[in-house]
Amino acid sequence: MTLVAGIDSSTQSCKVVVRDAETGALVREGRAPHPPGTAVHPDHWWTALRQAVAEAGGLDGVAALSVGAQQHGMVALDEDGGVVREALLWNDTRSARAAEELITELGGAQAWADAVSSVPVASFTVTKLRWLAEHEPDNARRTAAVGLPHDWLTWRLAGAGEIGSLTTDRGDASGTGYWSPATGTYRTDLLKLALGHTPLVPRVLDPVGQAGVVDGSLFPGAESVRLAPGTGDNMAAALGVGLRPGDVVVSIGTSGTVFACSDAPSHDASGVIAGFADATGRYLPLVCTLNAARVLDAAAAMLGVSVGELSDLALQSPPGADGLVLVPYLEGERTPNKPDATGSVHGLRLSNATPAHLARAAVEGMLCGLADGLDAIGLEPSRVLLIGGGARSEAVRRIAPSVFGRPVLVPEPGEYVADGAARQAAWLLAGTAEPPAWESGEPESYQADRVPGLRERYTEVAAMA
Ligand SMILES: Nc1ncnc2c1ncn2[C@@H]1O[C@H](COP(=O)(O)OP(=O)(O)O)[C@@H](O)[C@H]1O
Ligand SMILES: O=C(CO)[C@@H](O)[C@H](O)COP(=O)(O)O
Repeated sequence: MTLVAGIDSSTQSCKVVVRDAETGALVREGRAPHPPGTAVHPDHWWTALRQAVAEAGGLDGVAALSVGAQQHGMVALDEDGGVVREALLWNDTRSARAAEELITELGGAQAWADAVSSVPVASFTVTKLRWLAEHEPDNARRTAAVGLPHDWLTWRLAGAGEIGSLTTDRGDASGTGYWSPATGTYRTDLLKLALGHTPLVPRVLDPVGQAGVVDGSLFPGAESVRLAPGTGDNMAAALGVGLRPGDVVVSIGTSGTVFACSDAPSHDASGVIAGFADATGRYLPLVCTLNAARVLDAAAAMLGVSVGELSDLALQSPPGADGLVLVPYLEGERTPNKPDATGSVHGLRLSNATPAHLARAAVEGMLCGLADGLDAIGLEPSRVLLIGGGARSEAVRRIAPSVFGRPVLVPEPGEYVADGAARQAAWLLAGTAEPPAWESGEPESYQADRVPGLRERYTEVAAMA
């Protein structure tokens, strides 16, 4: 049996799956946590990756490997390949002002949407580079190369050679703010506009290009493991879940994302839709919120219960939580672009001041933000697929259709980012025009009546944040 490994180095943890390259059957898996915070030294990802691979029984028998990882994080390297400072992650909002400056300097939001298919907010790498130039000029000057989490991990796996050997893929490159999905080229003028000079950037591989070979000294027993290009975690999830035209995926991880596939690049000057590329040569219009699964974690912590108990509580409350509304902007927000906003609870009365109502309001508030994303994507979807850690919550699965106003399909709980990376690795081995078709189980269908007035109440209250 030929094996492939897929890695998901996401915000909260690193997950590894080892699968049969031909059928996609799961053979073994592992995981390891990442430290909290919105600025993390990349060495922590490397440590977690090695731990997770060890927990998955190493790379024995693995013929190809691919890394999917959280998008956008700024990994600044000096000319010897040393890490210049902690990476600023996608959910670090310190570069919000830098984003505004850059938009003005290029001539407005439409100019960015035309240039790179997205209007930058604090999440985008380009804004983090501007922040670096303004706040840490010495570090900015030392920055000889800039990459993303998956680029850096892939480079480390290949033995961390010269910085000139860094590679990336079109999916992750499209989240930088200095690579155009429409032309497939870097906009070095925008890099220079942000940082003041033009650092080296990773070579963008084709969807089935090879990034190198895993350094044999890293994992005893692993021989000639080919490295696929890797990609951003959302692009990997699209591959993992088998995204089809007409599908919309709602992913509830640390971030909440709503995305679809498209044959043409998008150029949304409102900034709501990020016009990403995908990992197959197509496009992946995507809406992202900063507040998703961790809203559930926070609500559970406030109520002194586990996330499982939070789910039970939420399902005890009537739909709409008798008018209690929780706006979940716990980390500021990206969509809508309110980096300094905070969360809030509205409509509190004696009659709804119960743990069950608060639990329901947390689930509904988080889902309302994603429902806005679904509307913005502007498709009449044939299927809405719910994935990510938050989709393991029964309350989320049962309440989502009542907020979205449409049925929701929940694939078997799994690590779809790591699975998508594994599928990309299998694609590299197969060398076919399309990724290999892997068997997948039937998703479970959830239906519920739309809750009257819920979205309207949420919209009114969220506008005040
Ligand atoms: N049964 C569950 N109910 C609610 N939340 C859950 C459940 N299982 C996992 N989660 C949440 O999912 C999140 C992790 O999801 P994941 O998709 O792995 O995130 P990321 O990829 O961003 O690291 C955590 O915040 C965790 O609390
Ligand atoms: O910023 C985005 C997408 O634009 C996020 O989706 C990150 O890619 C982080 O993903 P998770 O860790 O939440 O999966």
